[in-house]
Order: sequence, then C-alpha cells, then structure tokens
Amino acid sequence: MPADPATALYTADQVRRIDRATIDRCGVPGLELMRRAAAAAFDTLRRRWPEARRLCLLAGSGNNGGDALLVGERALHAGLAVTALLPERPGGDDARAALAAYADAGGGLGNADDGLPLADVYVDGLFGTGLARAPQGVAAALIAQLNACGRPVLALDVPSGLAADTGMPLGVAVRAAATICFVGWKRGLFTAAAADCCGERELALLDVPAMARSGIVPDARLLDAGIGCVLPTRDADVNKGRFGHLLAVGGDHGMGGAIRLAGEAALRCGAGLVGIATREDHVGAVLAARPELMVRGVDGAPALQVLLERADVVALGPGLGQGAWSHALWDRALAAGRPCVVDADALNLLARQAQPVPAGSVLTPHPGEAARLLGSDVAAVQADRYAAARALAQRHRAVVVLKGAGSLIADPDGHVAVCPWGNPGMATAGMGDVLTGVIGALLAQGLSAWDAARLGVALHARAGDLAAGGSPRGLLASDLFAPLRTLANRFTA
Ligand SMILES: NC(=O)C1=CN([C@@H]2O[C@H](COP(=O)(O)OP(=O)(O)OC[C@H]3O[C@@H](n4cnc5c(N)ncnc54)[C@H](O)[C@@H]3O)[C@@H](O)[C@H]2O)[C@@H](O)CC1
Ligand SMILES: [K+]
Repeated sequence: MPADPATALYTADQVRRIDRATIDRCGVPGLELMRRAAAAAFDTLRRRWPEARRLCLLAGSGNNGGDALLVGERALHAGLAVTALLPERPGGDDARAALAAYADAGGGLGNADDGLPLADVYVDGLFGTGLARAPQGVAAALIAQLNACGRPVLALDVPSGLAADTGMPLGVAVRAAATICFVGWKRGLFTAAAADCCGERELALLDVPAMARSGIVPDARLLDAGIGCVLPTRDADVNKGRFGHLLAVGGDHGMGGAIRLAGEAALRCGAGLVGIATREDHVGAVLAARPELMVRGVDGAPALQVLLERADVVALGPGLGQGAWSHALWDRALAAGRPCVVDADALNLLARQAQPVPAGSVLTPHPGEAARLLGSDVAAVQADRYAAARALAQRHRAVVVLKGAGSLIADPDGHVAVCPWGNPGMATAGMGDVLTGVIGALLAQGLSAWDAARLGVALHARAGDLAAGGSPRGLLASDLFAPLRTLANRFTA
C-alpha cells in the first residue's frame, strides 16, 4: 500500500531522490517544481498575513533561495513591495532562472551587509535540505536579526539553520512563525528543537506523481489523529479480570509519589487491576490517596515474587532508586519474564548492568537515560534522536520510547513513529511516571508493545495538551488523569 503522504516522514536524501525521480522519470522540470513550491508558499503567505504589503526575501545560493525569489515574483505581480537579500549569488541553473524571473518582475536587491530592511513578513529561503554546516558570516547575522525583529517569518521547506534530518540547529537557526514544507515532510521538523523553529507546519505536496515516490519507504511515520490502534471495546458482560493485572514496582524512600502516579494513570487508562509494590513506609499514604490501588510493602525479592506471579505486566522503575533494595526488585522483576515497561531508575540499573528485558517490553528513556544506556552523552543523543532511538531498540530487542519534544517510538526492526503533540509544561516531575502507567495499562489490556507505546505516547501527549489548555506553566502530572480517561475511551474500537 502506498505511504500516506500526510504521515510519511522522509530524510533529506529521500526527498532529493523523489525530486530527482520527478524531474528525470516523470519529466517535470526542476524549475516547474520550484514554481509550484513558490505558488504554494505565496498562497500560505496571503492566507496567514492578508494585510502584508512589504515582503523581504532572504535567498541563499541554492534552490531554497530560488523558491524565495519566485515567491517574490508572485508577490510583485500581486502588487506587493518586495526586497530580496542575497548573501551569495545563485549557484545552479534553476536558482539563476528564478533570480532572472524576479528581476523581470521588477524585484530589487538590498545589500545583505546592511541588515534587514523593514517588512511586514520575511520569507526565509537561505537554506533548505542542502544545509551542510552551521550558517556563518552574513547568513548567520541575518538569521539572528530575523529572530530578533519581532515580525513574522515564513520559512520555506525547513527553517534555515535547522538540520532537516535531526531537528537540531547547526549553529543559529531561524525561528519562524510558520514553515511550509515541500514534496514530503522532512523528519527533522517534528523532534528536538524543531517545534521552536518551525512554528506552525504546512505540507505542500507539489503534485509530485505517485510514481516518483514509489520504492521510497518513508524513514518514519507521524502519529496522526487516528493513530491506527485502539483499545478493544468492552462487552456489558465483563469483569475486571479481563483487562489485565498490572504491577507497578518502585517508590524507594522519599519517592512514593512516583509509584502512585504510575498506578493511578494505569487505572485511568482502564487496567483491570493495579498493584503497587513499594517501600512499607509508603503503603498508608498511597492507599489513602487512591484506595482502588492494591498497595503492598515489599522488603525484598521474595515478597515481590508473590506479587509478580499474579501480574500480567510490570511497570518497573518509577522512584525505584538504585540501592540494594532497588536492585533486588529490578533483578527479580526482569527475571519474571512478564512484559515490562522499563523506566527511570530501572533504566539506570540497566545501564549499569546489561540484562535482557522480557519479550514484549517497552523502554521509556528520556535523553539522559538514553545517553547512559548508550554510553554516550545527552548532546550526542539529541544530535540524532532517530539514530539513538533505533540503536536502543536494536540493542535491547524492545520497543523504545525516546521522550522529549517530539517523542520517538522505535522498534527493533527500525520502524519509527513520531509524536507531534505535547507541550513544554510536560517537562515537569512525575510526567514520565504517568506515561509508564499509561503504557503499562495498554499492555495489560492486550495491545502489542508497539501499539501500546504509540497509543500510550499519543494519549499522554494529548492529555497534556488538553490539561495545559495553552498555559503550560504550572501543569501537574496529576492534571493528566481526567483527560487521560476521556481520551482512553475515545480511542476504543
Ligand atoms: N528541484 C528540486 O530539487 C526542488 C528543490 N526545492 C527546494 O530546494 C531546496 C534544496 O535546494 P539545494 O539542494 O540547492 O540546497 P539549499 O538551497 O538548501 O542550499 C543551498 C546551498 O548552500 C550551500 N550551503 C550549505 N550549507 C551552507 C552554509 N552553512 N553556509 C553557506 N552555504 C551553505 C550548499 O552547498 C547548497 O548548495 C529544498 O529545501 C527546497 O526548498 C523546491 O524548490 C522543490 C524542488
Ligand atoms: K529555509
């Protein structure tokens, strides 16, 4: 089945191959593609900023610059005032033709060394998929001025300075109000720093023939509204034993809140029974806060073993700690062979002592935990989140959720799904514990690790967006419980 272009995520190299096939195999000239890109971008500009009268184009030496110049040509024909700044002259035939078309339409050139002229909207065509290194000199200065000018920027294809494959800035990067991406989504527009640079995202397919995409398997997939996996419906004639028994293990001294959050999240997402194995000193508080949880104090592995035998799935790690008690529980839980959600200190223990995780498990590292598991550092993980998530999934033969802006879900075969939801308010204590409970509950209700991880990440992020309501500051992990319940029912067959 052909990939749905709306959710297909490509590397820059893959999109270049689609462009080439469109030109070479389908006979669409490159300049025609550039014209289509400019037409789509100008439509976007008019729709978003109908009052704009003065445009400033920033055009680099490549085809991204050509796109910008042809936007200028259209704007001039529509009666707008346009100035273009070209830090370097166009390098290729199509970009040179675009500059000629712009000049023929009466477009003028400003002096890039003089800085930004006043405009209502700026069109960023400095660098697209051809970005090869950090912008420097005049280009870097213009990007800094764009980011400081307080006026809207429409980025063409990719915000200049952002690496299309990774979502990381190479040095300075444009922070656009909107980005219109051409031919196919570049995978870097959805993770790491991308949300801060792209603003609102639009896709223009440019009527590329299906033949040009054939044989190019998207590198990753965007989770979309349908997600493609749901929880089974519930017959009226059911009992709680049908929805799985999750055991959440963690909550060392001083960290009882983490295990309670995981447990309650699992209940809110429909797990039939949720047990908690924790330190004895947390039992009263957790029970008082959530009497529906079955809370047991465990002093070591033998006490945990009794509980593990009754469980279908284990959520291992929230507040677990890394001492002797923690290690004993961790070791026993992994040895029990039940599918596990491995989180927090359970990941840190795994980094210290490699151990196979049971089949059907999901690992949920944030970038710091991922770095410890990979023996690298956070900067290296963030520099290519796709590669880090894939490496972890292959190494541990498990589904991996690499958390952070634009969470990635990877399986050992190299499939990757990307979550476009979530907000900075979710960077707060306890959010990861809630996600662990959510994924655990979905595993307990019979979803595969891949489906539970994808649906769990989506429920969690969207619940976070609903709970934040556009005001991320001060969001609490427990604010997600009510929207989680609503969403878990919505994603039911
Ligand atoms: N025919 C096509 O292939 C199409 C390409 N399109 C546009 O073309 C873009 C890709 O065009 P290009 O491959 O020409 O590349 P870019 O326009 O992204 O890059 C321009 C040039 O800048 C140079 N460069 C890279 N990093 C630099 C840096 N830090 N400082 C100075 N120079 C640097 C590179 O050598 C490259 O040739 C896409 O992002 C898209 O906007 C669209 O017009 C659709 C059709
Ligand atoms: K750009």
